[in-house]
Amino acid sequence: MIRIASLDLHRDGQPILQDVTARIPPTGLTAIIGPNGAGKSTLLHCIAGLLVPHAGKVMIGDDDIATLKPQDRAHRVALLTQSPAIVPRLSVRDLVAFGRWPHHRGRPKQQDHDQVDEALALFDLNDLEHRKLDSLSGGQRQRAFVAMAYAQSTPWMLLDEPLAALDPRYARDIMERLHNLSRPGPDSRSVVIVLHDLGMAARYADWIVSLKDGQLVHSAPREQAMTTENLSALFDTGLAVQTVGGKSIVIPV
Ligand SMILES: Nc1ncnc2c1ncn2[C@@H]1O[C@H](COP(=O)(O)OP(=O)(O)OP(=O)(O)O)[C@@H](O)[C@H]1O
Repeated sequence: MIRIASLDLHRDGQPILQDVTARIPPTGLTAIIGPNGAGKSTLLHCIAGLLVPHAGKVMIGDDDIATLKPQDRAHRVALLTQSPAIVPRLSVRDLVAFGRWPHHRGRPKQQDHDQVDEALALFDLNDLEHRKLDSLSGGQRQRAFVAMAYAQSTPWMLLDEPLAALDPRYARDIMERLHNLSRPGPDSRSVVIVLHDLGMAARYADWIVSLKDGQLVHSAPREQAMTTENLSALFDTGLAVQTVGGKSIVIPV
């Protein structure tokens, strides 16, 4: 379980997060949703321990993330940021292998190579593994970064807008895979995703954390948080949640 308690964070004198208290269950897929500028990425960085709030704390299990050493954090959470820096001449395989660094610190073992193979296969990157990052499309590169986060083998995967450059097939594909990974089981991962695509959130999220103007609106099961009334109020525009073929969809109205 992640417990976020009374987080306050300001920048240039402006409040960015205000008294945010929420929890994220360990099992399943959590979507962080809200309007542009609501503080979603900031919250994700606080959860990962990369931004230190001015007040409040984030507990991962029994540990305050702020008290963990960087190498211990790297075994607990993998964070994929919105615009990760790229080294253009790096191959896809080498990028994914970076995810293993906290485990081998420069001396990869067979187990590390196996994990890279698994990540490449899981995110459909086998055909691209020797391609350089600067030769890939935005969507292909994005999949490689998600695979890198996966290869880090942490119990928590935190992903900021991983669908941004993906076409509908790959967006759905990645969400299916992340959703499957987050099902209970021996290799289960807890997945937390900042998502703008409300249709994907409605379809795949189990839990919703919603923010508006730096404040928490909901930290609740998807069915409770993603209603027509709640989403329309959150985004200040008409949005309807409907059921088609047994699945939830969100449409502008
Ligand atoms: N480095 C920074 N310096 C000053 N203000 C910042 C900085 N980074 C973010 N902000 C501000 O903090 C607020 C929250 O930004 P954040 O990126 O967390 O929002 P978000 O909900 O993820 O937005 P989006 O949906 O547009 O990605 C915004 O008003 C933004 O302008």
